[in-house]
Amino acid sequence: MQLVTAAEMQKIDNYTVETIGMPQDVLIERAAMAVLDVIGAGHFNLDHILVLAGLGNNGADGVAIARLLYAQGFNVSLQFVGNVARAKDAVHRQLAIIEKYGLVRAEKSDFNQATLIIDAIFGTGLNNILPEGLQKMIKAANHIEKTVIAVDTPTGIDASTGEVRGAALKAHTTVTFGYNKLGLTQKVGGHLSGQVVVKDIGLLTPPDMTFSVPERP
Ligand SMILES: NC(=O)C1=CN([C@@H]2O[C@H](COP(=O)(O)OP(=O)(O)OC[C@H]3O[C@@H](n4cnc5c(N)ncnc54)[C@H](O)[C@@H]3O)[C@@H](O)[C@H]2O)[C@H](O)CC1
Ligand SMILES: [K+]
Repeated sequence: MQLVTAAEMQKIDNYTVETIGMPQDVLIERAAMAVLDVIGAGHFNLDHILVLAGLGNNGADGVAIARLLYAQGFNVSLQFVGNVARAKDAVHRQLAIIEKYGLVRAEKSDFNQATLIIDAIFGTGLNNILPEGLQKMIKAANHIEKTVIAVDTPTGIDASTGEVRGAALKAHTTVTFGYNKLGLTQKVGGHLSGQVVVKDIGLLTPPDMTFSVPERP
């Protein structure tokens, strides 16, 4: 299986969007649908699903996941981490859509009430130590041992190295897109990611792409 670093994944993402012309929102929708497939195929308690969303494209995936669940009639809460005013355009586009669906963002959520948490806070864009407030929140969430499905990577795990950036949200399952990430196979990331499921979302790899880690059988 081919493993990729965060930078390699970003190169593939950019190639698919900018050279091939696949709209970013199509990739986000497919990423969200892939996560719903995994939720549906597992034995998760779906009584109250809490989606935690960040301000980048990982968060945009999270908003789309919340919408798809809500449209299917699930009891879903969507909680943002960070100031939504500073979110990327893809998040704002998703927020405009959910408004029309009637899905209202939660201002504050009780983690204890959740039967399943979807972690869409940070993905491959993580590039620094997590803010202190988020580290505290993650440590508290780990403490109550809720079942977590991580979107692309568990928040706080460096997708390239598997190291923890201050704190990391322990996942039962990680649904990762296109290729498995090196950081989900080694160091803390190797066990904190839980079961890793790689899903095709229609990404195309540049023909001249070289990978830093050779493909493993
Ligand atoms: N790879 C793909 O083909 C696809 C990826 N998708 C999803 O998008 C994320 C990656 O999105 P990106 O916007 O690049 O990054 P993040 O959402 O992980 O992070 C957002 C943003 O936050 C800033 N940031 C990074 N680290 C920190 C920090 N420690 N503290 C504060 N702020 C931080 C930085 O500016 C980041 O850009 C990928 O994982 C997938 O889930 C697409 O949806 C589908 C295609
Ligand atoms: K995540």
